[in-house]
Amino acid sequence: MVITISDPLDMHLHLRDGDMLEIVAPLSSKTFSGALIMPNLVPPVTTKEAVNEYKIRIEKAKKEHTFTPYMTLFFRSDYTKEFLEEVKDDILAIKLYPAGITTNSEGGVSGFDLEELSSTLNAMSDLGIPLCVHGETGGFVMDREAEFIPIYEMLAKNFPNLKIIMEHITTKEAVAALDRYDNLYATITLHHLYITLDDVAGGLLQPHLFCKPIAKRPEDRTALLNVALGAHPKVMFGSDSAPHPRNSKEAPGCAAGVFTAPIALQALAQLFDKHGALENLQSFVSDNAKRIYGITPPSKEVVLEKSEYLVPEIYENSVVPMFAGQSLEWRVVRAG
Ligand SMILES: NC(=O)N[C@@H](CC(=O)O)C(=O)O
Ligand SMILES: [Zn+2]
Ligand SMILES: [Zn+2]
Repeated sequence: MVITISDPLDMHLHLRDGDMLEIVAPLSSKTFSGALIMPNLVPPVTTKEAVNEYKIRIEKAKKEHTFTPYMTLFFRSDYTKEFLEEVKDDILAIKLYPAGITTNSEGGVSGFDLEELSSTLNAMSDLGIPLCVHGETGGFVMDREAEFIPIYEMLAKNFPNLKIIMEHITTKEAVAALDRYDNLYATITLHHLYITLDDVAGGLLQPHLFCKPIAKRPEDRTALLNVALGAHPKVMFGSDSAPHPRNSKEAPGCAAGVFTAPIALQALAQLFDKHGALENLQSFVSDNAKRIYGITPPSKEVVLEKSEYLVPEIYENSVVPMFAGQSLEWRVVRAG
């Protein structure tokens, strides 16, 4: 059995910088047509110059493959409308992080005070710049996303013309919120469609499956599967592929992030096939994102075949992927 996916898009991707960028950029650019690049570098990407210089480094690192890096800025509540007008054409979205909630988010926002956020959010709304959000409170780790839903609702109500993307959703509560507000959208990762907390911590601890938000309960995963496999028009694939060097993962104080970029399409094909939903993969991994963001990525056809693919144990002796050393049922036979 063979399927062809046109213009696969990854709408939430960490490419990092320096040596790690050199390792991971070609792994995404080989099979994806484009990706939304997260701005949580050290220091975060907060200026027009930083966006454009980072974009040039990505263009170099992606090698010969056709691939569009859609850039983002790290949200700051003091961005002025003049600044946003200047930077608007260089970015596709702005990413908001609550301060300290995840990797490299220390410079994020420390409260959701409407007064404080409204001038930047109104300017984004006027200029048509979407807002991507890592939606977690500082509460108990399993409850952080569900507790954040009222903040999503407050934002959706107060800024009805602002497109708000709930990034890497993990709960049934977030899935339910999608249909209550026209301007709420979501990305879903590969790993949250596959795993629950049991896979992370139910047996021997699996550091390579540890990420923020933490994987939740079976009923949460079922809710995510329903909208992803069902091609819900407001959900997009966003891998949240978040590489960390092996020694930062296999360590006390394990860094949060699952590295999935090189195996994402193969594992998605396996999942959609298993659930008899292969015909909906195109919407989830490309068409919905094109429509929601209004983008036309470079054309790329990726042919996948149902035959065994052995996932590498490690890339460049540095970064360990999800399913390392295991077999997947689908492989990429051609991309270009
Ligand atoms: N998802 C993660 O666990 N980590 C991401 C940050 C993020 O997307 O929250 C990272 O940059 O490592
Ligand atoms: Zn995040
Ligand atoms: Zn992320």
